[in-house]
Amino acid sequence: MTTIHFTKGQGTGNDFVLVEDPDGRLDLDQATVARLCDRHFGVGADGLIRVVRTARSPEAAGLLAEEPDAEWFMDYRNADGTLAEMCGNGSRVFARYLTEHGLAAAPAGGTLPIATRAGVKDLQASGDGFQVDLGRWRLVDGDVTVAADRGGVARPGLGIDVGNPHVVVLLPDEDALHALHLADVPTLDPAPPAGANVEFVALAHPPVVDGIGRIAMRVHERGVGETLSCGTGTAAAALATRHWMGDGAPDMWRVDVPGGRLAVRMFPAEDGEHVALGGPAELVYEGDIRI
Ligand SMILES: N[C@@H](CCC[C@H](N)C(=O)O)C(=O)O
Repeated sequence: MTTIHFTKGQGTGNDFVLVEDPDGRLDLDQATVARLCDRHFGVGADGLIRVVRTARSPEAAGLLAEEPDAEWFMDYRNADGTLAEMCGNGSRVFARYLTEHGLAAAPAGGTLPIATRAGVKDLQASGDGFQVDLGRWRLVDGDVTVAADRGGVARPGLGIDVGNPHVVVLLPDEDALHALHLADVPTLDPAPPAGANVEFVALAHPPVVDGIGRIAMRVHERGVGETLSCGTGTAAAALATRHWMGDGAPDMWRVDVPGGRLAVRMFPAEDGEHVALGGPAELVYEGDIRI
C-alpha cells in the first residue's frame, strides 16, 4: 500500500482528483486511477489530473520545442482510468492548482501555457476563474446517429473535435432535455473509433440576447457517464448550434449545464478560428488516501 496526497477540485461541478507528481515518479495505472475516482471506494471524481513537469513526462516533453514556457503537463485520465486528450474544466482547475500552490505565477493580464495531450493551451485569469483557448476546432466528416434514453428516438448527431471527440445532438426544447434518461451510454452509429463525449442541447428562449447565443446542455462523458458539466463539451455544443443556426449566428455563447454556467467564444487567430471557454475553478479540499 502507498499513501497518495491529493487535492480535490471542481469547475461547474465537473470534479477532479489532482495528484502532484512534479518529477514523474508515480506509476498510476488504469485500475489505480479508477479506484481513486470511485465515489464509494476512493475519493470520487469525474477524472484524475496528474500534475507533472512537462520535461519529466516522456509523452509531453516534445511539446517544449513548440512552447518552452509550458512547464507543466496536465496528465488527464477519465474516471474509468482511460486517457483523454483534453479537459476544458480540468484545465481551469489545473491553472488554479498551479497558481495556488506557487508552481506558476498567476497570469494577471498574461497567459499561462499548459501542456496537454491535445497540445499547448493558453489560460488567462478571468472573473472568478480562468479562460482557456482550446485552439482550432473541426467538424468531423460523416453522419452519426445517436440513440439514448432507453428506447427513445434515435437522433442525428454532429461530430466536433475540439482536441477531444464530441457528438452533439439537438433536442426540440428544454423539457425534452430535462426528461432525458442518461444513465446508459448512448449508442453511436457508426461508432467513432476512439469513442466520443455526447452532448444534448436545447435552445433557451429567446435563443439570442444582446448578440449572445444561449443554450442548455447535458452530457454523457466518454469514460465517465453523465456529469454535471463538460467544458470541451460546451464548446462543441456552442459550435454545433452556431453551425445549425447558419449565417448571422453569434460567436459568443452562454451555456447552462446542470453544474452552472460557462462562456464560449469563437474568434479568428493566425492559424484559423479558435474556440475559448471561460468559467470558475475551485480547489475544495485535500487529503491523503492509502491505495
Ligand atoms: N470533462 C472534461 C472532458 C474530460 C475528457 C472526456 N471525458 C474525454 O474522454 O474526452 C471537460 O471539461 O472538457
